[in-house]
Amino acid sequence: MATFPYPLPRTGIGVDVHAYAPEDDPQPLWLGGLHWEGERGLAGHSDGDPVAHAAADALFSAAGVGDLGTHFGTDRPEYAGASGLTLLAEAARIVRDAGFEIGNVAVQLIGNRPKFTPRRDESEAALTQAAGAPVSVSATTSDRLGFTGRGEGIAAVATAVVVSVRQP
Ligand SMILES: Nc1ccn([C@@H]2O[C@H](COP(=O)(O)O)[C@@H](O)[C@H]2O)c(=O)n1
Ligand SMILES: C[C@@]1(CO)OP(=O)(O)OP(=O)(O)OC[C@H]1O
Repeated sequence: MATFPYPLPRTGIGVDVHAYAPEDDPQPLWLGGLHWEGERGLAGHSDGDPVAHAAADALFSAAGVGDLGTHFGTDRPEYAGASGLTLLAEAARIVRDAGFEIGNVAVQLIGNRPKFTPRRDESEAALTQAAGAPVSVSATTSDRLGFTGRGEGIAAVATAVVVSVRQP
């Protein structure tokens, strides 16, 4: 592999999907680090926030330090009900401890509801504070196709850029 006298950026990818919680076990909806009053919640071991989880996974991927399951497995009782913002902040800490600085994280959620755009700024501010680096969030439907289109759950995909801050 070629070596360079300066660090090159590394990209990462993360995808997360959560199904809606069953009607006989309703949950609050946490999405993009925000609570969405009156919206049907998602099932999960943690708070089930696919936007925050995809962002965290993209950071792990960019740094090459495993993935969400490596660091926050469902066998870890301390992460039961954990906030996506807490997991994202912890992921950013792990990536920095591994010798990287974070350029940015971009996330897109895929789902019919909630209408995300009116709270985009609020969500981006919460996620950016958690990561200590810029996090942007966009949203799309899947044009009524697939599991998101049928309203069975919400998906998110994220990319991240990190740069090594260790001497080569
Ligand atoms: N949950 C969502 C989904 C979409 N949006 C916004 O609507 C625009 C159009 O979405 P299409 O899937 O019909 O292309 C999209 O670009 C978002 O701005 C949203 O806010 N929340
Ligand atoms: C976050 C963890 C751990 O609480 O649980 P879930 O909320 O189920 O989320 P998922 O995206 O399936 O990732 C696995 C786990 O690491």
